[in-house]
Amino acid sequence: MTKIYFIINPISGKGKHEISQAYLDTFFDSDKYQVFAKYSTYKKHAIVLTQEAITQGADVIVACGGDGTIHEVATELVGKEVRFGIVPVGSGNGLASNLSIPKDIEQAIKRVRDGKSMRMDVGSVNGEYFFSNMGFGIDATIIDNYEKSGKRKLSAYIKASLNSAQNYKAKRMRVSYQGQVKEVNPLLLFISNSNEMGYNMTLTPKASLTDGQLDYLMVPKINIFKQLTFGLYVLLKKTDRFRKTDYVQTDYIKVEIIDQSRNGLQMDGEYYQYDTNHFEIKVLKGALHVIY
Ligand SMILES: Nc1ncnc2c1ncn2[C@@H]1O[C@H](COP(=O)(O)OP(=O)(O)OP(=O)(O)O)[C@@H](O)[C@H]1O
Repeated sequence: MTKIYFIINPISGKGKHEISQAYLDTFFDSDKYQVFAKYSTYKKHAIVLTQEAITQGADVIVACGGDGTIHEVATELVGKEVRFGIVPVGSGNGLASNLSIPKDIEQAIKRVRDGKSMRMDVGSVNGEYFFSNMGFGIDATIIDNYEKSGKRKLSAYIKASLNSAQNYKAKRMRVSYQGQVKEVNPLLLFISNSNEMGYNMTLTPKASLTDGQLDYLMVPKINIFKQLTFGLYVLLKKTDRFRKTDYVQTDYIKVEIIDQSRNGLQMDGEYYQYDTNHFEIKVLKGALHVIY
């Protein structure tokens, strides 16, 4: 008997989905599967629900939500045998796209039932995990402003982006990788495990979930016209060709933020504050057993 737990975020993707126990039961033969539907009722609740499912002997735990829910569930499964599934009902769903998991709910549930599994890499920042990407630059500022707006609409996201572009203050950073040390003043310092950010956008088209590497992309603070040019390179998925970019694939990066004691960063699209200026970013090769 295979025990499958679905951890469902009822509000993700504007709460339009209706994944219920009865609906899930229609996909699984009760002779072979025991299926449980669990709903998150507050932020980070998916972490607790995942821990409970592990204790109850889950074989498969499925995150039904966006990148935030995926982050919470997958964090508890790093280094474990329990397989991790995704039913992408969020707005962006970068990781699910990278894994070619269908956006259609019915198809995605069938994928959980019939799909293959593999071991994907996981990123780590000072011991905390990320699965898609993390960043110290304007992406983190945008997410901070967006979260502060308290609204979960595209218009709020656009407003946060414009606001961040106008007021963004680059911080000086000392970055070390592959025996090099560089001092940078980045607009963007983006480190990615996945080749998709969601909405079919990518800053790191060459990133792979199984290569044992992280893709590091640094764009220095540039004027607004060059930022627009960079935007064009993003649309063409050729960011590594933008002349001012530093791009490298590596398994370890150290970032020291100069003259700042409290620092924010984004991990898988959520903003976090830290009381440190030293960050060690590394890859944990094959640490998550994922269904795709
Ligand atoms: N019942 C709930 N009420 C409020 N927040 C919740 C609830 N359940 C989960 N959350 C939180 O909602 C946040 C967003 O979830 P998620 O990322 O799954 O959806 P999304 O934002 O629509 O998708 P995406 O991240 O792909 O844009 C997460 O931080 C999660 O902890």
